Amino acid sequence: MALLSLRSVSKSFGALKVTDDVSFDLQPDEALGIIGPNGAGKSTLFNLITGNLRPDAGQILLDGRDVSADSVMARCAAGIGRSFQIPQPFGHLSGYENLLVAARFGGGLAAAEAPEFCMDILRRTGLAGVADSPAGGLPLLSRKRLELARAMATRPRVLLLDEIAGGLTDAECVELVATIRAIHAEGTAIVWIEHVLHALNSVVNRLIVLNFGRLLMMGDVRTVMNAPEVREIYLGAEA
Ligand SMILES: Nc1ncnc2c1ncn2[C@@H]1O[C@H](COP(=O)(O)OP(=O)(O)OP(=O)(O)O)[C@@H](O)[C@H]1O
Repeated sequence: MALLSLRSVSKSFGALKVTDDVSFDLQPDEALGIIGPNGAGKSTLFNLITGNLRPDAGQILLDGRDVSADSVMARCAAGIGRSFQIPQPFGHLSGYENLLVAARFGGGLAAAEAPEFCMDILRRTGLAGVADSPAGGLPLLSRKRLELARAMATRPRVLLLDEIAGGLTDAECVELVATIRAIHAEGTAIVWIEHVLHALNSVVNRLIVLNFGRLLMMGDVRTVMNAPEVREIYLGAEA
């Protein structure tokens, strides 16, 4: 059974249909990429999956169960974790404390087990050295890593990553990609919205293209990247 399914999901803001009849399945071992031009409705799709927004029509299923009416917290507890496009740590708390909050309140970890669990995630995401530094003062790569770590601390079965590679140097991207690949290899399904295509395509097996809220195309990376309509959208970009 699919881990996550969207069934004919639609969402409008006033007259603007931002998500238009989108359906897809995500298998538990999958890494899926979502691409599309600015304003195509990619982040909105994440907000619908996490419960930050409610669909006007359609269903979101986790393990075949309709979670469309569940709260953000309930969906997080059920295994949907996400990172935000703009890192949103508690700036005055340290990296470690940020993870502790995510692990206790998002991941439901008991007080006794949370510290070791958080230290492990800090090590795996390359943040052990800055664990005690206030999150607000960290450089961009560390803030991106912390965004990933906070999502990991909620113990997701599916991890939604929103443009986590944006703004990083090539070398930083390579480091982040290695971390994301390791997280996927350890059994977490990934859905990754990304404009940095070389980073995205080195992790995902399948791509969805959104355009004006509609699912324009879905398929393996090579097929999608070579499709004329996709090349047209990305003309002048990285295609
Ligand atoms: N809360 C909202 N109220 C009204 N309009 C919104 C709201 N959220 C998003 N939109 C609009 O919906 C459209 C899709 O936005 P969304 O952020 O989902 O696009 P995106 O594909 O993630 O873009 P980007 O690649 O630039 O992040 C945009 O036109 C945006 O202005």
